[in-house]
Amino acid sequence: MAGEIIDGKAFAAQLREKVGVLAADFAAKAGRKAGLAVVLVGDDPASQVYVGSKGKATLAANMASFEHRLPESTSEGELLALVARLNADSTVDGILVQLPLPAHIDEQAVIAAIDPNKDVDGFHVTNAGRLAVGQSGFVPCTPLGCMMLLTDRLGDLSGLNAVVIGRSNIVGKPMAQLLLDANATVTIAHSRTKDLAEVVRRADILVAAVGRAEMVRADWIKPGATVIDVGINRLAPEPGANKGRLVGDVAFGEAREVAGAITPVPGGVGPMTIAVLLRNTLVAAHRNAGIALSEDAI
Ligand SMILES: NC(=O)C1=CN([C@@H]2O[C@H](COP(=O)(O)OP(=O)(O)OC[C@H]3O[C@@H](n4cnc5c(N)ncnc54)[C@H](OP(=O)(O)O)[C@@H]3O)[C@@H](O)[C@H]2O)C=CC1
Ligand SMILES: Nc1nc(=O)c2c([nH]1)NC[C@@H]1CN(c3ccc(C(=O)N[C@@H](CCC(=O)O)C(=O)O)cc3)C=[N+]21
Repeated sequence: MAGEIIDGKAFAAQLREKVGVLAADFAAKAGRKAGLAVVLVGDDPASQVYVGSKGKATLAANMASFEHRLPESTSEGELLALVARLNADSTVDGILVQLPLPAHIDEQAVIAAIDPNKDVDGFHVTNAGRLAVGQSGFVPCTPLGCMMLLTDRLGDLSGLNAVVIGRSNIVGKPMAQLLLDANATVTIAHSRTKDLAEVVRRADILVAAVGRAEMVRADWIKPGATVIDVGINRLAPEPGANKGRLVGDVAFGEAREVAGAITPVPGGVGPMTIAVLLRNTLVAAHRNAGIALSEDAI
């Protein structure tokens, strides 16, 4: 029996709807809209798409969107000066500097320069540290979005075996922390893990955040497991097509026959990332304006 498809796109639309209502309420109370500044350096096509869809979603959620598109040649100093201006700008509640940055710019230095209270990506070491020690702070959007999908489907994760493939600072590590905080038993796998398929077979919950097209096969998956596919991989274009299909890290078609539930790519985790970015911006705006918002409201 084929597993259920976890419709991240629909879930994200509901979350954006809720955020939009609360953002309109915020604007009425604060006398200004919650503001999200997105900075894009260079002209990477994928980043252009993401920045464009983030801007549209921000406006649709009754927030102000400030886009800064800088040339590839922008120096680290110029970028840091812009971040400083955004930190000081009281109409900007959230700051996102689109990654990756051009090689001549130190990403960690730029992330470190963002005011942690405006770091709606949750990448700043202060927010990573808060997450690690159980304090309230910004959680990276993709892992938080994955967690929303998991708790919506499974409720209490206590005692479940979770495997995260990937240990990046922006997905794998915070994802593992959130699963641990939800009382799952967590294994973090990576490129040095021995017998990866064997490790994955033990998972009641699998989160794949690797960046290798359809690496995870059906026979890696425990029957009935919940599979969250974070991977975004563009295949080579079919003859005559101008761009290839997007697929995840999991061989979706075959895996779905074994899994209890699985997210599709596209239409799964990606839209959640954007919806949670708006949610984090709304939380930042309330904090900056000193207006109460119960965080479990969204
Ligand atoms: N949908 C969304 O919103 C988002 C999607 N993504 C996607 O998620 C994927 C992961 O991105 P990101 O978190 O930045 O990951 P990174 O590219 O930073 O790291 C990849 C991770 O996968 C591990 N890995 C690589 N090859 C293997 C292998 N053969 N077996 C097991 N583990 C392996 C690496 O191990 P090691 O540490 O040993 O090198 C590393 O931990 C990408 O496809 C990215 O596009 C990312 C962000 C948001
Ligand atoms: N500072 C920073 N923060 C990020 O959150 C960040 C980043 N940099 N750099 C790049 C990654 C990637 N990312 C995605 C966002 C949305 C989709 C998304 O909406 N994907 C759609 C498909 C979109 C398409 O058609 O290409 C889907 O999966 O259904 C995907 C990927 C955020 N990232």
